[in-house]
Amino acid sequence: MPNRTQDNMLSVDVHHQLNEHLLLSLSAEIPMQGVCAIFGESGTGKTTLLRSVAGLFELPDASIKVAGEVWQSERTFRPVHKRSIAYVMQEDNLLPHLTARKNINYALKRRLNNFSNDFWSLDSTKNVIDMMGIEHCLERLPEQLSGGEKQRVALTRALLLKPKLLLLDEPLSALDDARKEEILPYIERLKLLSDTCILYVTHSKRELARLADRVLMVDRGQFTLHENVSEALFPSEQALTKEVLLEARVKTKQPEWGLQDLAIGDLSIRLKDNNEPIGSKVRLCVAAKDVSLNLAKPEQSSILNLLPASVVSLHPMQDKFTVDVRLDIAGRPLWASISRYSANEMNLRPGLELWAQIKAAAIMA
Ligand SMILES: Nc1ncnc2c1ncn2[C@@H]1O[C@H](COP(=O)(O)OP(=O)(O)OP(=O)(O)O)[C@@H](O)[C@H]1O
Repeated sequence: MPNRTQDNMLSVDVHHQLNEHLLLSLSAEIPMQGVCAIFGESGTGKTTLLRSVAGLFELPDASIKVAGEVWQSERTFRPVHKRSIAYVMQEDNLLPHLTARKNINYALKRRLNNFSNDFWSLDSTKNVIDMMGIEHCLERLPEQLSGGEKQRVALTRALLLKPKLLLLDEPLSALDDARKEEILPYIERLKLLSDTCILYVTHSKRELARLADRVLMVDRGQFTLHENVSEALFPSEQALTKEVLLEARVKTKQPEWGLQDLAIGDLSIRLKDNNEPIGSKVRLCVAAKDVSLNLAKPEQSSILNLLPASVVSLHPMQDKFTVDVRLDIAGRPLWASISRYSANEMNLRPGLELWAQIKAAAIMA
């Protein structure tokens, strides 16, 4: 784990009654590496927090320190143009009368000397443009771009500023599901290949599961930092939807089948290839309803994703006909939801060793 000093932390201390309904309260030291998601219901203060960090809104009595620099304190308020940030919103990030290339150049011209010492060279500009896959549309006006392309141009521009903080406020929420799928890998790449710290506001568990290294969960203005994303998302065994997140690493690819093999510790699982690079970390979200159980290992070779498991506990459901089974696979939790009849037939009991089959379609990488 990297050394945590004031030089690589974002410290925020806020305790402010924003309006009659909302007390914003946050006191956290957030490591400035990777993606910190800000996750919670609508109207709970996520955007207000992001705007305050950006200097677009002054939260009274807040203290904000970024990598050792005081951006806000009792006596100081550093204006927005002197903060090393880039901000990407849901939509309308681009100047409508400029082409994508000119939008990027315009922002680069306006970058501040105190943003960063080592701005990227022209070569690196090309690298970022390639990485975000926008070369083909650089001469188009924003109105001639798809929603996904517009956001990729906005992300490119933001990234080229090489800010200390990249603030993304639900950057995918204006896109339909297909466009979201198209753009998520670019954000993953951005996270892998740049050392900028990203604050990422989202409502989506899926985006959170895919992108976040840590999460600020907010409930009616109360923010809590969680370093373990899986536990934050699925906090207790009592959760209504028995889902788990499994951390995995991409091992190998079978391009001829569009599949990839992922390692979960010593175990292996085969899934649809979403173009994550070999070696990268992904999270798999597995719901109890998508796990079935077998006492013996089925011989059919067509069955994918059979993992050795042991039963930890049985939880009869209210409908009386379903049992949720908590399993252990190589030290990790997994849930299976099966009929009480099957549980009875299989004589399921704590400690029993069996095989859990995860249906590939149920896995969100
Ligand atoms: N300056 C302000 N003064 C008083 N109330 C405000 C101010 N700014 C925002 N609010 C209110 O605070 C609440 C939180 O707003 P905010 O935009 O931060 O929520 P959010 O969690 O980002 O919501 P969403 O997910 O819907 O974007 C809203 O009810 C908003 O109307």
